[in-house]
Amino acid sequence: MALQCGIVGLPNVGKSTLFNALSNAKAEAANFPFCTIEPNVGVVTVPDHRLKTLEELVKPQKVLPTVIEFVDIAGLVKGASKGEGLGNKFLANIREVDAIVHVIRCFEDDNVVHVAGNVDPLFDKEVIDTELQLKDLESVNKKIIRIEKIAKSGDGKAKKELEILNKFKTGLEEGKNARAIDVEEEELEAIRDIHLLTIKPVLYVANVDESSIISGNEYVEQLRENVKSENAEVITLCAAIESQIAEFEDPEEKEMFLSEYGLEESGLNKMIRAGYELLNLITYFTAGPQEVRAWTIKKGWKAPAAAGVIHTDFERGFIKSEVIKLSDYEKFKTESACRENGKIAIEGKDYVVEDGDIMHFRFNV
Ligand SMILES: Nc1ncnc2c1ncn2[C@@H]1O[C@H](COP(=O)(O)OP(=O)(O)OP(=O)(O)O)[C@@H](O)[C@H]1O
Repeated sequence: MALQCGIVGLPNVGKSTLFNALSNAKAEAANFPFCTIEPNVGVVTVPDHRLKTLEELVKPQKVLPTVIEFVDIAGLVKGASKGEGLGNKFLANIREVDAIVHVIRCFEDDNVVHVAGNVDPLFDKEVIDTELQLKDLESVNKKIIRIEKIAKSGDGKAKKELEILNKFKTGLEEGKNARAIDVEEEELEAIRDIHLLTIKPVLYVANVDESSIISGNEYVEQLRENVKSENAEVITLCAAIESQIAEFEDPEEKEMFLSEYGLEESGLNKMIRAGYELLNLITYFTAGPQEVRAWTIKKGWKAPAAAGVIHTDFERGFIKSEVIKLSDYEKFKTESACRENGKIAIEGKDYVVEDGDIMHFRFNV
């Protein structure tokens, strides 16, 4: 399941610096170093302190963290929705990703030219939003033309769909992103087939100068205020510092460097984790003497689907699963002690897997 976060932003805001930092980051658990699949696509491990806990308890031969992919999507200029510059390619790339990481320049540096002449995060955001909204409006209008014909013939379902489409049309025309338009969950069905760009979940990365990493600055505040209606998260980091942090191989040296900036963890780690959450993903673990491994599933998945991530046979022949909560594992230290203390639950096909569950599947094919 290669879910992807696309990194977007205006030219010169720090996208490449961030992407390069990701590709240079010495992975926490060296088994899965970042690898660049294509020049602009990279796989990165998701930092998870629970793996360390399990490793210490289980002492496996290897530890395998879970991964997500980041794509550096360059090429947005004003007019992209009309195909200017690399516009069409840019939009096609965004359509393919599952979530968007929108990097916004919140640092001042006279040596780095700003496309609009001065640092203005809301302007930056608006340029990108507008291009994406225009493209979405095009998609909505196309569908409206199609559905109008059916609605005119008296089709009730089409009439309802038309109403919903018009809600999106109005919202987009008002300069709202589709994700900020107030509709009921079931109404989203009407636009599912047109894959709107501005409905994808988004994470804003405020790229600040090194003195503002902890305290933030007025630009970050403006941004936070502005994205409230979208219910989106804003992460503050300094891409220039992140690229230095990423170079450290020795964890102690890295920690020292971080503490000089008053940081507990790198901004990249925060960004990777936020990206993971943005994709609505959770992790369950398998733990045995050979390996401790993190597996990625979507929130709300039931045990058979979760088992299917390991192998399709597990899903096909699913019988039941044994589930240990991590807190119990930490308390009782071993699987057998958990068993003796009645802390292994036997769950069937309807069990909804929770983040952090330690699972063991029984299957028969
Ligand atoms: N937080 C920061 N503080 C100071 N300088 C920064 C910061 N982040 C990035 N820079 C600098 O800004 C410049 C532009 O960064 P970068 O090339 O990563 O932008 P970009 O968004 O990838 O641009 P493009 O889309 O044009 O490739 C670089 O010189 C980089 O070192």
